[in-house]
Amino acid sequence: MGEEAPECFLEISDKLLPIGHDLKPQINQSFTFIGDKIYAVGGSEDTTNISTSIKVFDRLTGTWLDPTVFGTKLTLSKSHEAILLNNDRILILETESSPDNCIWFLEVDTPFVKQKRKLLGNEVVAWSKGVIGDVPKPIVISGPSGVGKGTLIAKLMMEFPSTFGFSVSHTTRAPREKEMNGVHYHFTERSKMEKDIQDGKFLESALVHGNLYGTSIEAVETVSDDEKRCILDIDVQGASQVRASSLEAIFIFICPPSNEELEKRLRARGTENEQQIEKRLRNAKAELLRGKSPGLFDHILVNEDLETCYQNLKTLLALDEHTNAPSQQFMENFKIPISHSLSKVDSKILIQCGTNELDSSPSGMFVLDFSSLNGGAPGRTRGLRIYATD
Ligand SMILES: Nc1nc2c(ncn2[C@@H]2O[C@H](COP(=O)(O)OP(=O)(O)O)[C@@H](O)[C@H]2O)c(=O)[nH]1
Ligand SMILES: Nc1ncnc2c1ncn2[C@@H]1O[C@H](COP(=O)(O)OP(=O)(O)O)[C@@H](O)[C@H]1O
Repeated sequence: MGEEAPECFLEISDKLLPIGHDLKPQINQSFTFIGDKIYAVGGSEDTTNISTSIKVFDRLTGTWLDPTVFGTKLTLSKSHEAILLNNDRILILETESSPDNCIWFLEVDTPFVKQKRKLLGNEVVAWSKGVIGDVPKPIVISGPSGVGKGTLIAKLMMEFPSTFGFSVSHTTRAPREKEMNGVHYHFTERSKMEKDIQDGKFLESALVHGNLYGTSIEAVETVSDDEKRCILDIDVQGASQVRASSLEAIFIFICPPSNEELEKRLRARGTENEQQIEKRLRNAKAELLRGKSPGLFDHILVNEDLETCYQNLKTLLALDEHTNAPSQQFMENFKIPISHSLSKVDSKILIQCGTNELDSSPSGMFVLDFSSLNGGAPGRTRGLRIYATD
């Protein structure tokens, strides 16, 4: 619920900023004006205790709102700058911060935020960490139980250990004999997982064969942060949720050569009891229909002969293998010093860094180009480019 309206307004660069007895001017607090709303980020009465709080002032009702905040929250450093981008997100640049922690986005009206706002009926904002460069698109692999998804993924990971990384899902099902917690799955309690889903920590989740399964945002992002290509082994319901999310992925559906062969493989694997096998075979029918229906999957592979299917999978993945990683050396040295000025030109931010005799921060002009952003809350915002100009 909103708080009492501020008593008076302070004029800053032709904008009216609300202040009152409940809002003293704070250190390291930024205000961004978007339509009838003002987004106040951070703030502290002294420099030792900077908060990451976000408050939204509604100029129509004259009240302060406490929004629900999604995404990985940043830790604000001593000072930051807020720049409005496209009226749907605020770029937060942290000065004196490490290169992998200096660019953040506060989404205020992106499709993700709109969807959550509608769902909760409350003011919503979402953090997303900005990442320089791209990683190759994640790969979503789906198919009925026993078709060979795990076998194909294991082969890929074995042959290319530094290229691919597995998104370790959470599940409420019991571990199988050789499964390890944190490697094959994060085995978890249902109530804990339901709470985490409610708190926006999952990219997708679904009830499959009577158990809850889900991909946490961190599961995908830690693989991408390692600059590996992420592989998700998820069911068709999860695949369709990922399709609707901000994660751009390649969707591959694996089919069995026949229902009889699927049953044979499932029984031969010997990991389920009769009742579970029957349930999985019943569900396979609907999964195959959904998998083959147009629009959801980009590619369908039939896993008849394992080696042939594996070769076909590799051929598919080689088609769009590209990364646009920044120069490691450049990023190691990059930091926005306290002494700097910013200007926005189209889809670029020009950062003029002054010299600082106390440290080795860079000086000169840098360009932060956000013309081809991808991803976003609840995960990372990728596709940023940064370069120095002469
Ligand atoms: N939606 C969703 N499905 C998952 C996830 N992890 C695994 N699954 C799917 O859950 C189903 C059952 O997986 P599992 O119990 O390991 O059995 P298996 O398919 O026979 O290997 C499979 O279709 C998996 O693709 C997840 O994070 N999200
Ligand atoms: N092309 C294939 N031909 C014969 N058996 C296969 C083939 N692919 C996988 N298998 C076997 O089928 C069983 C199920 O494979 P698995 O990878 O566990 O399936 P999923 O992960 O899709 O449930 C395993 O015992 C595996 O060794």
